[in-house]
Amino acid sequence: MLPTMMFVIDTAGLVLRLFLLLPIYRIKVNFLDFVRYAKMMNITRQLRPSLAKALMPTAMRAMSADSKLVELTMNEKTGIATVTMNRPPVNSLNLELLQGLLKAFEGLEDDRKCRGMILTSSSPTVFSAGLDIMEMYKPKPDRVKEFWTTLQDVWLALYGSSFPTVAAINGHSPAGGCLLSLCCEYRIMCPNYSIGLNETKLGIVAPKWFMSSMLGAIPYREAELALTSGRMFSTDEALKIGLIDEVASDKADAIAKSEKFLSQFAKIHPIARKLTKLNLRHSALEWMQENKELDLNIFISFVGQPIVQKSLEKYLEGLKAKQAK
Ligand SMILES: CCCCC/C=C\CCC/C=C/CC(=O)SCCNC(=O)CCNC(=O)[C@H](O)C(C)(C)COP(=O)(O)OP(=O)(O)OC[C@H]1O[C@@H](n2cnc3c(N)ncnc32)[C@H](O)[C@@H]1OP(=O)(O)O
Repeated sequence: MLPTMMFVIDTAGLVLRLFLLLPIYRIKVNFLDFVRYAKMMNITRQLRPSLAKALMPTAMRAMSADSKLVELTMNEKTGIATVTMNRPPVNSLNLELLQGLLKAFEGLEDDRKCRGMILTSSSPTVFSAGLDIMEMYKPKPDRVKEFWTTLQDVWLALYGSSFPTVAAINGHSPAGGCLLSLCCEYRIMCPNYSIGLNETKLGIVAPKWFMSSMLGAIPYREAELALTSGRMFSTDEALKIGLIDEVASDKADAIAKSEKFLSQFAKIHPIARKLTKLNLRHSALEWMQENKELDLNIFISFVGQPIVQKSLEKYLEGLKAKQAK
């Protein structure tokens, strides 16, 4: 009798607290939200055994991301998903890889069991080489539009994800690769690699939202110096300025450290955590939502400039020449 009464009182309290929060943040709450909340408040033990069992995850699950370019696994026990970029040799972000990432992030957003996400790479030496330069060099009009729009959507989905995110940076991470990691809330990097927004070195300009992502991690002065010079940082230098948060000895250690970081959120109210993150990121997210079209038009006209095409051509030649040596 007493446990039943306690359960009823707890439940009423929960519902009341949820409804007090709702008008402020205009959150839609349904039964599943309630179950998540209840689970977090550790009352699942008081629910019907069958429901409690259904809420208890069991094993590691490979989820369908419908793309070999992106592997998605879910640890059913912890609710931590791992998204692995798998586009050899360097995970350069072409349209298809971006589409795979978008699908994975959106799928996790809809997955009530997702408690956090680790973003990493299947390459032994490269996290991501950034945007695939071939998407911007002599671009086809329709494809380049879709390419940029998908990149914007990936940024919105990752930077604005409601679940906590960590980048396990197990290799070099220039430009767009660095951007992906900056969208995550925490960065753990393996030694002796490089990371940074090096766009000016290619004769191109990092868009405003690339810059605001960097400003979320390092102080303005450091960002100004890094962005204008297109500086790439070693793992140790990146740690010193706060571009990364931790160094891991290898990929397995980076994953273990990522899981440890994410596990702290088991004790934090998920709605409070999510709203705090989204409030902090609100102005950058809102800017993008309201300026997608403008940003696309700037990009299209920018990459269409002969001088930009020339810079990209030279940069590609440099990469090929390096390969030939
Ligand atoms: C006023 C407002 C203006 C607004 C403007 C709007 C938009 C413009 C800005 C657009 C933003 C762009 C951001 C980007 O991400 S640009 C891409 C920048 N990326 C890089 O600079 C990285 C280049 N790559 C490397 O440095 C190295 O490849 C590496 C990642 C360190 C790995 O080195 P390694 O393992 O030695 O591999 P290789 O160098 O031999 O490369 C293997 C293979 O891959 C090709 N490749 C490498 N990177 C890219 C890439 N980003 N895109 C396409 N292809 C790439 C390389 O050419 C080799 O190919 P081959 O095997 O065919 O020779």
